[in-house]
Amino acid sequence: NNIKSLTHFLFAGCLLASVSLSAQQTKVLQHGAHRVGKRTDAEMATWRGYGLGQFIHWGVYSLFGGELNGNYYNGAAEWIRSWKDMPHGVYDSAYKQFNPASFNATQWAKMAKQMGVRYVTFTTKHHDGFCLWPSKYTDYTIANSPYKKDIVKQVVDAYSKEGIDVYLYFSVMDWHNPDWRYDLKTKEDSAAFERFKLFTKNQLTELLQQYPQTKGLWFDGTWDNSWKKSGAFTDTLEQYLKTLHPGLIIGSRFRADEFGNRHVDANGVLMGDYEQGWERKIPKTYADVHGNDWDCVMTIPENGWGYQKKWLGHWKSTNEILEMTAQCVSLGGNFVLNFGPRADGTFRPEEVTIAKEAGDWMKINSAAIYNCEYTGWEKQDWGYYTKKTGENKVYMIVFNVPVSGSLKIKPAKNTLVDKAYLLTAPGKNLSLEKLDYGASFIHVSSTGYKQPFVIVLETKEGSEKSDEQKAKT
Ligand SMILES: C[C@@H]1O/C(=N\OC(=O)Nc2ccccc2)[C@@H](O)[C@H](O)[C@@H]1O
Repeated sequence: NNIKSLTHFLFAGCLLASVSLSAQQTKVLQHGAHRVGKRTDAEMATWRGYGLGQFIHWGVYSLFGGELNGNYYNGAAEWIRSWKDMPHGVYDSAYKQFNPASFNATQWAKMAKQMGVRYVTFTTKHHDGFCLWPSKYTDYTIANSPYKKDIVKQVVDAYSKEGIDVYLYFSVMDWHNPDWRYDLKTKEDSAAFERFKLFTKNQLTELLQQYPQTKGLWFDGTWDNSWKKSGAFTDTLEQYLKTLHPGLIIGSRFRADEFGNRHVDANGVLMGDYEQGWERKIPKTYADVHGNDWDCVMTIPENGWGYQKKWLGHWKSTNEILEMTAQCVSLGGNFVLNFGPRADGTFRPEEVTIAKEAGDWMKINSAAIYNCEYTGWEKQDWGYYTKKTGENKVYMIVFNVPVSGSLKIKPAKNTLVDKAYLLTAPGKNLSLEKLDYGASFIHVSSTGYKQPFVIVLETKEGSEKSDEQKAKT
């Protein structure tokens, strides 16, 4: 009997150990992700299909354009208040000069419409704390500038009127608010940060109540310890905002779990409706996106989001922007291009040109961008595949035609290509030369291309018959 009970005891112990071990992998979290995998509602399906978006960074920092007394700040222009050469008093009184005489939200929205963007993310308040809407919770707002009028409202109304969905950028970190803290080290820090958290909740409430057309909030400035130590608060606040505004879309830069993890919780599950870490970088492979929704936000120059008088280094051509857009959509994400208007409300000529040229291309080729997704087909050197959601159409967005003029395609398993044609010449089928292993060549001219072009592949279920199978039939 003793041996029998010892055996039972040992067996029970091993069982318990194995259960607790597996529990290590999936910690029970109070404030981690509340959903595994993508959202499946209509609002998120619309977001997933945008393809191309616009970011706009505009505020007091635009007055400086990265320059002070003839010296240029070597960081991002919207961070110029943090420059050692910038006296905080100089920056914090500059709003008294903010009076964008040429600002015309309708012109902005029409330029965006012509460019073919489907959503815009607009800075309501950046790290400097200046509010482009007349917030009731601080005096540091547009209402107390010479301009006085509500800029957020004009942008929301004008873009919504053009059929472009509006998302509001909001920086949690607020250098102007005396209760902001980078970390919570003392009781005084915690008392101040409690006031700051209420201030943040109040400002977000007024943004959603005053601009109900808003589809989502794009959070930033949430990387400091003070916020990382407020995981429970961020969870409660996110749930509150989504109750206040059902369907609201919030990315992974907002929350922290109870261990201070951001973007993904202690179990590696994304906290937020999409991954917001792709800033000025694009995933290399589909594996890098871990099955999440995501967007990439990108500057035209190498860095810098607010207006910069001098663009240092390389800035992207329209074809580079189009390639990044195709690359993002081909991996299941959206591409969001940033514009940094001058303090007077006008755009740099380079930005106007890119909007125009990209728009001209989108006018002809947007079928390969809007409502498209990852195909799972083996990537080829000539460019990127996208697939129309819910249809048997695959698009080849061709950037690099080889000297042979032979574009190789290798459809996913169990998929056959019925016919291929240029998006701009649907009536003229291109010849498909069958190769082995289910691959084919599409032969096109090897010269004369000035911009990317799109080939449509109409597909159907089925698999290539092997030669012997063909011989049998
Ligand atoms: C869109 C940009 O967002 C920012 N910062 O982004 C990040 O911190 N990005 C980041 C940080 C760590 C990992 C991945 C992305 C801001 O500071 C900047 O002024 C601009 O508004």
